[in-house]
Amino acid sequence: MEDYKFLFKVVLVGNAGVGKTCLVRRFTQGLFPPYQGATIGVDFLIKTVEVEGEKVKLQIWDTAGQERFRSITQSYYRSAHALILVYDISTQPTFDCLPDWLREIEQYANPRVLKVLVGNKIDREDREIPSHIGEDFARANEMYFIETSAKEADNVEKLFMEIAAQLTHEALVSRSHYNGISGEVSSSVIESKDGSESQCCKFS
Ligand SMILES: Nc1nc2c(ncn2[C@@H]2O[C@H](COP(=O)(O)OP(=O)(O)OP(=O)(O)O)[C@@H](O)[C@H]2O)c(=O)[nH]1
Repeated sequence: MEDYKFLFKVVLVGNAGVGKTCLVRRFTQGLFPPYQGATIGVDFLIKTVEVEGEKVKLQIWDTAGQERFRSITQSYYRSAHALILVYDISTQPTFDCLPDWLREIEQYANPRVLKVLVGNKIDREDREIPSHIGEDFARANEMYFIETSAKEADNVEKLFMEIAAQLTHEALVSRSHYNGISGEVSSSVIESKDGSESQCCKFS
């Protein structure tokens, strides 16, 4: 039997080219890959981390940003424990599309899914979206917010580790819903969260 306490599914979404694949590769493999073309459909990578002394397995799903794959990627939303919505801080249209992505999330994801807004490519000097605009958008939509650079490995570890910590915390708090046989946390853990709890704050 595999040695881990919790398994969490984390799904990345956002426009084509914002850096979803690079964020996942940076975190799981510690590298910034040469451009390998757009993601086709959905890919996943796994990384086991340690949180509060427990082994936590993150199954990270990297979806294709291109419109033509939308029907495939939608089917991955429902089982997600966390959704990472990525835009590129140097490309305004990727930010302007966020409301469309949120509508998709609302339609297909678990209502209690942990949502994180990520402004990627902060190493670039041609920034178009100031940090506070991203942060305001996240706050208004009850999401966590963090800015990253997959290229420079800035905040990437922090992004995934904060998600792992938050989900582990929720799972431990909701222990009665924990399925101890498979070691997997069912999505009911997310549903059972106290509805009054605010999901909105900055990873700091
Ligand atoms: N400067 C900079 N470029 C980045 C960063 N992250 C990704 N890129 C570049 O952005 C381009 C797209 O990156 P991908 O990771 O393939 O983007 P994606 O969101 O997975 O795209 P799709 O698979 O089409 O949805 C590549 O040329 C990357 O090298 C970053 O943090 N900084």
